Formats: sequence, C-alpha cells, structure tokens
Amino acid sequence: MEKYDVVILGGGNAGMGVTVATRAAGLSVAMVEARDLGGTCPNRGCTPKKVLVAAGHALHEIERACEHRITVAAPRLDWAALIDREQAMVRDIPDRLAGVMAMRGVDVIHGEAAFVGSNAVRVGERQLDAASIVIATGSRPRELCFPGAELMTTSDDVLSDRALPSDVVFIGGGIIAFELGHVYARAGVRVTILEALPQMLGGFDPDAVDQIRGESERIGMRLLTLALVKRIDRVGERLRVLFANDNSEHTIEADRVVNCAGRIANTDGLDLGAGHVAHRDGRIEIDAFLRSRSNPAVHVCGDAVWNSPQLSPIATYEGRIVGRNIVEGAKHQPDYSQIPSSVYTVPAVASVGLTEAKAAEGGLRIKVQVNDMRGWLSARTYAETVAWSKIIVGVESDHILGAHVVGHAGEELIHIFALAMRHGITATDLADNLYGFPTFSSDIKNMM
Ligand SMILES: Cc1cc2nc3c(=O)[nH]c(=O)nc-3n(C[C@H](O)[C@H](O)[C@H](O)COP(=O)(O)OP(=O)(O)OC[C@H]3O[C@@H](n4cnc5c(N)ncnc54)[C@H](O)[C@@H]3O)c2cc1C
Ligand SMILES: NC(=O)c1ccc[n+]([C@@H]2O[C@H](COP(=O)([O-])OP(=O)(O)OC[C@H]3O[C@@H](n4cnc5c(N)ncnc54)[C@H](O)[C@@H]3O)[C@@H](O)[C@H]2O)c1
Repeated sequence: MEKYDVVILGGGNAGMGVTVATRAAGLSVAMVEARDLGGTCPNRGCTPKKVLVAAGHALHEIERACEHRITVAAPRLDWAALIDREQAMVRDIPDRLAGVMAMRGVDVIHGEAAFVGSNAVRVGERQLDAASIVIATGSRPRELCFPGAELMTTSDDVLSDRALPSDVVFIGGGIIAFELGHVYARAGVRVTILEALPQMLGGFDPDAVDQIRGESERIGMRLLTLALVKRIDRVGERLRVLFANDNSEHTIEADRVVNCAGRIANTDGLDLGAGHVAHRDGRIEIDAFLRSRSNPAVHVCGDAVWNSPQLSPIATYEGRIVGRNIVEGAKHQPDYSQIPSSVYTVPAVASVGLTEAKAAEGGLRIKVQVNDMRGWLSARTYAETVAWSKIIVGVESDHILGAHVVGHAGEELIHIFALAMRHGITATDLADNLYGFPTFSSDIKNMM
C-alpha cells in the first residue's frame, strides 16, 4: 500500500489543474493516467481538430480569392499528409507534459484506476491510499442503442483516419459535427448531419445558429433536424442509415457514420460503489464545491462533472478550484456565467453570456442590437461570407449580458466582451474605448 495526500484519476486538463495548488502547498500527489498524459484536448480534441480547421480556413480563403481579383487553380488537398501534419503536431505532447509533471513533483502512474475503498484506489497490483481522491476521468461518446450503432466511428477516428471518405453522416448536430463537417465539406466530402431535436447547436443563440446553418448549406452540407435514426446496415463497403424525418422514412448511404450525439462522464470503470461515491447512471452527485455528496474525500472536475460545460478551459478551471479546496478547505465554487466559447466552423460561432431568450426570461429590461455586418467596410474588405452579431445590454446597468458573433474574427473578439462582462466594464465604456483602425475590434463600438 502506498500513501499520498492526493491521488488524481486522469491526467487531462482537469487533473493537471489540480496539481497546481496541491503541489504549491507541498502535498504529495500521484496522478494515474490510463492512456496519454494531456487527455482529450491536446491529443484527440481541441488541438488536432484546430489543425484541420486551419486547413479549412485556407481552403475558404482560396475559394474567396477571386473577390480580391486573384485567380488560383482549383486547390488539391493531400488529406493523408494533412492528417500526418496534425498528428506530428501533437505527438510529443504527452512526453512534454510528463516533463512538466516531473518538474512539479507529481508521481505519474500509468494504468487504469478503480476505487477499492472510500480513500483508496487500485491500479494493477498497486493500492494507493489518499486523504483526497480526485475524479478527473473526462468523457466519452454517448452510446446509441439502435441496431447497427456499433458500425459508427467517433471523432477520434476522424482525427486519425488518413483516408478521405466521399460521404459522411454525422449523427447529432452539435459542436463536433459542425466543426468536423465544415472541414470535410471544404475538403470535398458530401456531409449530412442528422439532428434529433428541432435546433442544431443547442445552447447557442438560435439566430446565430441560423447564420452558420446558412453558411454550412452554402458549402454543400445537408442539415436535417427532427431526424430520428432507426438503424445502420452494412451494404458492401458502405453503410446505409435508415432514419425518420417529415413523417416518412429515408435512407442515406455513406462511407462513415460518426457518432456526434454528445459525450457523457467517463466513470463506468471506476467502481464508484466501492468508493462510496453516490451517482445516478454514472452522474456523480456533487455539492457546490465539486465534492461528492456522499464521500467528501472525493472531488470531481472537468468533463467527469456531468452538468457543467465540457470545455477545456473549464476543465482546467474546475481542476484548479478542486486543488485550492483540497488545500484550503471547501471555500471555492465555480462560476460559469461568463465563459467565452466558440464553435470552430469557418467562420466561427462565438458566444459569451446569455442568449436573447435567457436574458428575456430573467425579466430584465434589455436592449438587443442585431447587426448583419456584411455591408460594413471591414467585412467587405475581407469579402466575408457571414459577418453577424447580436449584443444584449441591460438597460439599467448598461452591462453586457450576452454577445454572439458569427464571422468577423468572432472567436477573438468575444474575449473583449467576456473581459468587459467579468470586470463590469459598461457598454458605454466599451464603445468609448480607443481601438486601432481599421480592425474588426474597432467595429465593437458600432455593434451595441
Ligand atoms: C473532438 C473534440 C474537440 C474538442 N474541441 C474543443 C475545443 O476546441 N475547445 C474546448 O474548450 N474544448 C474542446 N473539446 C472538449 C475538451 O477536449 C474537454 O472538455 C477536455 O479535454 C476535458 O478535460 P478533462 O481533463 O476533464 O478530461 P480528459 O482530457 O478526457 O482527461 C481524462 C483522462 O482520464 C483518463 N482516464 C479515464 N479513466 C481513467 C481511469 N479509470 N484511470 C486512469 N485514468 C483514466 C483518460 O485516459 C484521460 O486522459 C473537444 C472535445 C473533443 C472530443
Ligand atoms: N469548440 C469547442 O469548444 C468544442 C469542440 C468540440 C467538442 N466540444 C465539447 O464536446 C462536447 C461533445 O460534443 P458533441 O458535438 O458530441 O455534443 P453536443 O452536446 O454539442 O451535441 C450533441 C447533439 O446530438 C444530438 N443527439 C443526441 N442523440 C441523438 C440521436 N440519437 N440522433 C440524432 N441526434 C442526437 C443532441 O440533440 C445534440 O444536438 C460538447 O458538449 C462540447 O462542449 C467543444
């Protein structure tokens, strides 16, 4: 039996976040990682995905070159070489992070951990006892249960498959389907997204979603809502998806069908019962301080938290909060109200704060300004296909309550709005600010 102050299960953003305060306080810390240090974001998520998105940007710019009076030949994309570039970019990340953990004095143990008691886990033959155990085991794709569901692939496969398919169906119209769908569509793949609900990209402002829907259709993507997949069959080398939509049944054939129907907390193999960690179907019951309600020695952070946004900066943020709570006692609670996030389509859909519907629900008097900026000089200069914003301001407070931008470098601009929200900078002050000109940022004063 080995004794530690803290044992962290999972070496992704959340787990790494925990090590900051705990090691600064001199606690002994072990991190158990079943796969690659760094977890999803750098190895199978944000970072490799963005390499493909960057290629999508380049193809988009080439498509728009004629607007700048440039004639270019039809581009030829070497997909296998692009995947090689992407994989090479992330290959050494686990080793680099192993170096960071060693410098920080964290013992990294490779293997799969499961509870064997309230304060104990087993990894292979080893038993680790600790005053605090942190579940930072991330998420995995939600299993779907129609016949043939086992024929689906996942985002992991898209990011590593060197063969470019000709037709792909994404099941679920959320962030991953849109991001990967845009890359594929620009690479010449016929893309269909089948979404079960009436709105794609749930949680984003519906008007912003309409903007990216239009752009997605412009580049040839087929988007269906209220589409209920009934089964998938293998037909030779291809797959046939049977789904109901518009009161009738339809089929579509594709080389790949990708499960993009959301991700769930990865807690199945942890034997939570042995750790006295109460849960419902793997959703761990936690208090406001990210601690297990049934076993206060156990903390949860990152995608393993079933009801907070599954984003890489949130995983780090929650991990850091857990680390501080372990050191200082249960004092710190997460605040999710001002988190900037983007869907990295081309162009991106960027958002912070409340949607218009949520702001209106609160009963506050709000001022909503929607701008189609395509006619603005800045958007015309760059021949933007979409340049749109919706900014929501409280009438009495003059505070920004929500900002939603599609195009116009929204994935960067959104941080200016987030900063204003976080530090109480009013819309008037934001408009009065001096901005370099001509820039997209200088348009902020006209957006509100
Ligand atoms: C395709 C894709 C693209 C994404 N793009 C973005 C993006 O652009 N921006 C963004 O903010 N977020 C993005 N995300 C989400 C982001 O990657 C996650 O929110 C984040 O990585 C979660 O971090 P985590 O530490 O909670 O989990 P993870 O990074 O998944 O880490 C959990 C770790 O726990 C390990 N583990 C699991 N079970 C055990 C066990 N029993 N014992 C030991 N170790 C175990 C796993 O091997 C894994 O390494 C993306 C996700 C995906 C899938
Ligand atoms: N840019 C980013 O920040 C980024 C990028 C990728 C992933 N992520 C994170 O990863 C998480 C998972 O992404 P995701 O795209 O898988 O999930 P998601 O939650 O964004 O979308 C899942 C979609 O699938 C639909 N769905 C569920 N079951 C279905 C079914 N049987 N048939 C058809 N549709 C179905 C849901 O209604 C939903 O619209 C997200 O919550 C996100 O936070 C973030």
